[in-house]
Amino acid sequence: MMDASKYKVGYFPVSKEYNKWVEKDHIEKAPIWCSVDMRDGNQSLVIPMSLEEKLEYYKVLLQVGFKEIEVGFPAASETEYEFLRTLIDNNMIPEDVTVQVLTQCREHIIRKTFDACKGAPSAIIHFYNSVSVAQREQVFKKSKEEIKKIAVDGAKLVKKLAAEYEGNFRFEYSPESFTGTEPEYALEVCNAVLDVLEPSETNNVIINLPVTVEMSMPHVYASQVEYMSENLKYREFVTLSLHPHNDRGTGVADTELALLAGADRVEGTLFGNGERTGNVDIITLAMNMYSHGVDPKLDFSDMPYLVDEYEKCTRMHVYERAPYAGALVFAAFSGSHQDAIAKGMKYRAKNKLHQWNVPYIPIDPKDIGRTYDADVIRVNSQSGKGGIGYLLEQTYGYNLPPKMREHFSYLCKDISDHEHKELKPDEVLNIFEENYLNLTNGVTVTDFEFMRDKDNVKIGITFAKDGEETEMEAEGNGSLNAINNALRAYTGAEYTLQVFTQHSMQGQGSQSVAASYIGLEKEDGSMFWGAGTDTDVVKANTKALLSAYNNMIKGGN
Ligand SMILES: CC(=O)SCCNC(=O)CCNC(=O)[C@H](O)C(C)(C)COP(=O)(O)OP(=O)(O)OC[C@H]1O[C@@H](n2cnc3c(N)ncnc32)[C@H](O)[C@@H]1OP(=O)(O)O
Ligand SMILES: CC(C)C(=O)C(=O)O
Repeated sequence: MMDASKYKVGYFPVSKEYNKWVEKDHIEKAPIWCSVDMRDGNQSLVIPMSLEEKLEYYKVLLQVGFKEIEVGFPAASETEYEFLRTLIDNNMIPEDVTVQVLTQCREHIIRKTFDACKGAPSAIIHFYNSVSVAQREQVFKKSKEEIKKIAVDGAKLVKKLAAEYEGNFRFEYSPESFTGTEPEYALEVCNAVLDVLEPSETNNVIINLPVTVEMSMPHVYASQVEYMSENLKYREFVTLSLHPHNDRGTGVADTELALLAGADRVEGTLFGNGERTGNVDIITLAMNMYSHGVDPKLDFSDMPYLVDEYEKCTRMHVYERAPYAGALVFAAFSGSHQDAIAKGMKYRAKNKLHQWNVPYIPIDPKDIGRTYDADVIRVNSQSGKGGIGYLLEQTYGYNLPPKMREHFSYLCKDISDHEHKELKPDEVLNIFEENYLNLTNGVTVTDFEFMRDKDNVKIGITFAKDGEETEMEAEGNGSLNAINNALRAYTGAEYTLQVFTQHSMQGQGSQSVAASYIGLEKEDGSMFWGAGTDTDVVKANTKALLSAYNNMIKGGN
């Protein structure tokens, strides 16, 4: 049995005056991004990345456009240490990029970190200690003063070593487990650290407020961040950074609200990899801004490539429904969604719209390297005529009349339902071809000739069935009418030619091909459909008519 009494609120809301962020309704500019894929992401992997994998992943992060990258925890392992040395010794840190490393506030670990970073053209030394109630009581078993001293001593040592070691260093401090800490105490520790580091115009210090474990709803964190932003000393020389995790599934919301609350910088990972439920997903954050017209200053124009690289290097899998990046996030299987999307896409093309507002598709899939054909309209038993018809038209050029679309869509849905599978576009085409197009499984025409007589058309036509040919003559007010009259006379069938449409299909070789669609209605109201294609319009009509008739005599598709 679950027992909720085992749990209580373990976080510390700030006074209600710190809620000015509520008045803002969108993020106006991209924050400073810092990727922590290669540290927080890496430390949470079943098998942390090898040196080669880290090098490959580092290049991907540079391609995306990160200017700050936490590349590792050099004191953790030989691989982590060597990775730093490889970057520095081989001049692999571009001029506009700063690498960042993490260290505990323990002397030998800080020293090892500086050894790894020696000679770095630009590096952030990120030191942390946990300040939360739970960790003070259970892990460190120390008083508030003693915990503050760990941070202050850490700050003194990194400052000293930065002056002694060759290299260009900045500092970042994280009151780890900030979300389980009394905000007044977190502020006291951060200000004590800042007093040691003495931020200035030339010495900008990063204070990072981690949601080490997500404990509250996002608005509580936002107000805590606003409180810190307003009360931190040296604020103009401090970059206020966020580092949300996702335990309650609201890491993105935490970050967005905290940015409204005054934060300047975000640490996160691609696809939200990281401890437990992950770090905040930078792709979602950046693309959310993008979808509001804000340039995120990161390049996600080739998302499929990023997914491949990520899966290869981390051995993780991008969830099919991961925002923006998942395989299914632009896919619509369900009829009403497909119908609206198909109409929206047509409306967009017809009105030559620049602004994107297609129903159900929050951004243009093409912006991030996805396609409309393969990604958007997908066919299964939940699909409808709007979507299936659109797919057939967009992919293969067949624009069926509305009632025929409906008939065709039920055919596709039934097959998908009974075979219990998705139908790929080529399977949808096959169903169309096998059931409607140029059918010869019954009556065929082997020859015909027209003669014009004032308003009437006369036809001499040869029908064939089961190898037996029959010549007929008939007339009508047009060529199709004449052929139809000949067919009725030949077969004796009772029906009405109820629907006839036709269009040209471009792009099939050098000649334009005509596509015709015919619906025959029997007395009982049942409809039978056929389609015909030919470079000769009359032949296309004839094939459509015979296809519909052949469907009628076999009792339907
Ligand atoms: C929230 C985060 O993600 S923080 C980053 C976490 N990442 C990692 O830990 C990955 C890399 N870490 C490692 O490889 C190892 O932990 C190492 C090499 C850094 C240290 O390993 P070890 O020396 O074996 O120590 P371990 O990690 O178990 O630390 C435990 C000790 O460090 C203390 N400690 C832990 N964190 C800190 C800190 N930030 N500052 C000061 N002391 C700390 C603990 O209180 C404990 O002290 P004790 O020995 O008095 O009991
Ligand atoms: C070291 C800090 C920033 C951290 O990773 C966390 O608290 O999650």
